[in-house]
Amino acid sequence: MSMFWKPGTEKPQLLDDEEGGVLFLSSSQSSSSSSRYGYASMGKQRLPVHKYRTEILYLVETHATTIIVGETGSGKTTQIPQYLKEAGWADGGRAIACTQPRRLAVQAVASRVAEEMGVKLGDEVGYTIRFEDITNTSVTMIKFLTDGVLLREMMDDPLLTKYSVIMVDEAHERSISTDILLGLLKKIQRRRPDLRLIISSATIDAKSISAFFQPSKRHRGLEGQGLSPRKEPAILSVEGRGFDVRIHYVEEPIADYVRASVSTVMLIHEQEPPGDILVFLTGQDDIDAAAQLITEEARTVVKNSSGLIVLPLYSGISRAEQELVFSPTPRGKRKVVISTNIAETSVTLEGVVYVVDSGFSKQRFYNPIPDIENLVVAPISKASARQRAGRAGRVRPGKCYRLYTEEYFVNEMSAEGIPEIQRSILVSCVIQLKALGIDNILGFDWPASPSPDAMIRALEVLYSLGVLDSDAKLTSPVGFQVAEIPLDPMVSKIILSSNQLGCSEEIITIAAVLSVQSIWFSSRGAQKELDEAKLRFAAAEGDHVTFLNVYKGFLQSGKSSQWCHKNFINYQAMKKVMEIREQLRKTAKKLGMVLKSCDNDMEVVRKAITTGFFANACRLEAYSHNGMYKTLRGSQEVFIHPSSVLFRVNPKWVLYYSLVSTDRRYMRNVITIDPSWLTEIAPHFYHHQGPNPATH
Ligand SMILES: Nc1ncnc2c1ncn2[C@@H]1O[C@H](COP(=O)(O)OP(=O)(O)OP(=O)(O)O)[C@@H](O)[C@H]1O
Repeated sequence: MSMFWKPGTEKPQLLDDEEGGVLFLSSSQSSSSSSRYGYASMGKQRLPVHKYRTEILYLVETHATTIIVGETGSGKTTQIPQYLKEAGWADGGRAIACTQPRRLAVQAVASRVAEEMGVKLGDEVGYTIRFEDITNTSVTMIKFLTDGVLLREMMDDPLLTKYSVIMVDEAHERSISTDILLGLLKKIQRRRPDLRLIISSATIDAKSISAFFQPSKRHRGLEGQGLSPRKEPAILSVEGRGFDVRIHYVEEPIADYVRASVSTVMLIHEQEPPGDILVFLTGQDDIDAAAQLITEEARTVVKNSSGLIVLPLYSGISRAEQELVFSPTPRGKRKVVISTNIAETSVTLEGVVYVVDSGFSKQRFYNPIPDIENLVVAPISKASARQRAGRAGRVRPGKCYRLYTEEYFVNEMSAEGIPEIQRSILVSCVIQLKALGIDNILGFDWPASPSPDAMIRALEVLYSLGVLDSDAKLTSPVGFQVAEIPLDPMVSKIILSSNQLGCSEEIITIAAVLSVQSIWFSSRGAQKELDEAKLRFAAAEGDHVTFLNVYKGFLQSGKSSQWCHKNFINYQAMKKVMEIREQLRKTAKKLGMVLKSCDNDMEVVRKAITTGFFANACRLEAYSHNGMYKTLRGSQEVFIHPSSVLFRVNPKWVLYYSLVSTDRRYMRNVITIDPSWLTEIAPHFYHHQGPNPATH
């Protein structure tokens, strides 16, 4: 594929500037002593944020909320928590929290800050993500965590009393958890005048966040009394950035962004000086495809192919693969990291000089009326594009190749993405708020209001699960217990039911497997071998029971990595399953469950699954020759996904775990059921709300 590149219109980047051009023209900072890459990582004092240290500390001291906007790489995430600690905000047993929307960023920045401070990760500096807590309550002063984990902490400590300052970083991402957190923190502030909030990002609309945190008339008037800070939020712009990032656009729109990104990587490899390449694609499929094409091209076309190390980066990869991405590039080699948007914010990959931005990411879109959530490949926003470009230029000057035209960037790309809360299923969000005592969810002070239809849908689902009562309050004990388990409420519900049905060991294993991306090792070109390996474990009852067979085999092999390799099973994913399983067993015991195995009685296992997923029941269409099912609720046409062991088997009655839409709506992770279970387990749902399976 031949592509023509055009440098962006050169002009210094201002904070609100949405033009193309050289991003962030600066600065005297690009001359420094030598390092592995010929440029040293900037000393802490040389980061743009350093000049603002006193001002930041003053604003935090005197304002309840401080909004800090500073270019990518200016030092917000790694430096501000350290300034706060040095200024005494972590004295007296208190801690400073810094939230991130993504687990990868939490781990990466915590490691970096611990390294800068010369402390062991997990002591003064630690992190917590779901199922992984690397902190020590008595000594951790700076804690990085996902915004979702901070919400969970509120269930035990609603006013978050152990934190003196909470920094909500990368707030522009507007994940569901960030939005809930912002609403709740605003409430907490009224009860805790000593708490300080920092909202930070490179690409946030500071004015609208500031408007959200303006005190209402009712709560004004307390300022200046005693030690109360000012309630009006302060806004600080951190000017300047590390190194130049030169932006290039394609001259003409391109048709195939995977092939175009491969050509761009090869072009950089042939023509540009040393430096790693970070490519942003959308998901595992196109990342694997691009990795394969780059490896092939490097072998056949480029003479110095031995210099390329191609590494994928998406949420399902193993810890070992993740470590390779962050480890230094061997001398004489060039790493090509091909990533989803998990590396879009906060992350510094030290060797990266070149960024290739496809202009797309996978995004959720939920439509509450047919109740369908689609994961679709959609254009990114300008804010994302700027974050992606900002992954270059962190330790030396860089270049960003955008696989879209400058005209498109300037005139058509939206400034910011749609907040996740306005395009997702809200079941987990509703139960969390309920567990925190927020009863009037529609009246909650949202930074962006979710759709009432999606809310109602979520309330209906929770009511049908027996988690909420007819007054929309959490039921006792089921509702409170479901809220306590850090999983999707439907999965939490099946764990609870397994207690009565005597199959909790099996259901906890299934829940752990459903929490990892995939336990199968998918490798391009080896689909046939993978399918054959699956057949060795395939159970006629479906995927969940197949997972149990894999788990049993793994234990019998002595948890062997060779066994996994031979059977196309992802060893790292299985290790994660073991870890999650242990965590879930602890939670279950805390809830008073007695863990029991049903010894191969797969009927009770399927019944337990039905107690959470009865709403996902489907029936094979009577005269369907192409495997078409219809959902009992809503009569949607759905098909069994080719990755399921029931693909082409097409049993009459099934339940699915999730739906994905591509050319068709596919059910993933499917089990067979007996339709009489539906009226037995969920009579309220099938007698009053939906079609009665008995009449089919
Ligand atoms: N792991 C690392 N290795 C080398 N340098 C790093 C690392 N992490 C951070 N840095 C240096 O510190 C700088 C500031 O990083 P930091 O994450 O604090 O910036 P930021 O303003 O929060 O950026 P962003 O908005 O992109 O998250 C980087 O540009 C880089 O120079």
